[in-house]
Amino acid sequence: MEHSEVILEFQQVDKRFDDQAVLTQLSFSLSAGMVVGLLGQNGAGKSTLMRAALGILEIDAGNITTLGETATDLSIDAKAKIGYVPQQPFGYEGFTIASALELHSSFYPQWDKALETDWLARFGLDSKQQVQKLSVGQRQSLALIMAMAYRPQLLILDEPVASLDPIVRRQFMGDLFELALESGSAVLFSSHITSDLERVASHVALLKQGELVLFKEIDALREEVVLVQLADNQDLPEGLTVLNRNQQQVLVDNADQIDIAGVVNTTSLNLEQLFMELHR
Ligand SMILES: Nc1ncnc2c1ncn2[C@@H]1O[C@H](COP(=O)(O)OP(=O)(O)OP(=O)(O)O)[C@@H](O)[C@H]1O
Repeated sequence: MEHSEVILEFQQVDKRFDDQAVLTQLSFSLSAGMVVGLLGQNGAGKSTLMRAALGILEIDAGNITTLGETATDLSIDAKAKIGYVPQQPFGYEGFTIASALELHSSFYPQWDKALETDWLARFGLDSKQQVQKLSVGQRQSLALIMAMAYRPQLLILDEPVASLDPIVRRQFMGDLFELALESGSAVLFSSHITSDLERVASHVALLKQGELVLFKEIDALREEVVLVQLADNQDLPEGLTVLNRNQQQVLVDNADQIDIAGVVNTTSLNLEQLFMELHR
């Protein structure tokens, strides 16, 4: 996969709310074709990071470049190439699904009507239905269609699938990945469902109290991040990056860099186990 065109870049971003540091020296970037799953505890700063990328929120230090422009100063052109689903969508009360989509799509010249129809069917939405009568999951589905039927270059989804049932979720997540690859878009989504993230994301970004502790290709995770069990009085081999430590148990990064097999006892982890170990 080629990751050439940078679509979103954070450079040493700091954000505080009053006395609380919410993002600290945050740096990473997304290129076309990347689907980045953002993982972190409640309050870790995921929504803040996303809102900053959209320029909805001012940062205190550093730079955010979104589609080549400063995030807080996006042109109309750039905005039309971004899709965003906030954690709690949104309005359109008094509209039917069809009329809401008609109004919404009028803002986007690139709107793909066939894609809209296709996704309405997939989500099982009846376009004659009133928006205010939709369930939470159905609203979320509509918000997703509204954010992606114009094939945005950058798609930012804040827990987009939390209210979707497993069948719709599984299908949506797979399609999301495909659409991104096909359209040369980049996707940044947050989710607490690690199995989804493992299945569809190309990369994982792990946020802990506003700091990016890990940013990696999913495929590299298992080899590079492992749990080391040290024997009594045994030192940790040099060259490893310690992510968390509980007495003799050490969660380390860069395990592939040195030959630790036979030297220390290691366990490989899935994403959920890794998350638990990081926050122990
Ligand atoms: N407008 C605001 N004013 C003050 N503090 C805020 C504001 N928005 C967010 N915060 C604080 O910033 C921190 C990060 O919040 P954020 O919503 O980014 O977390 P999150 O990782 O998205 O959490 P969750 O998984 O619960 O959605 C929290 O401690 C929150 O209380």
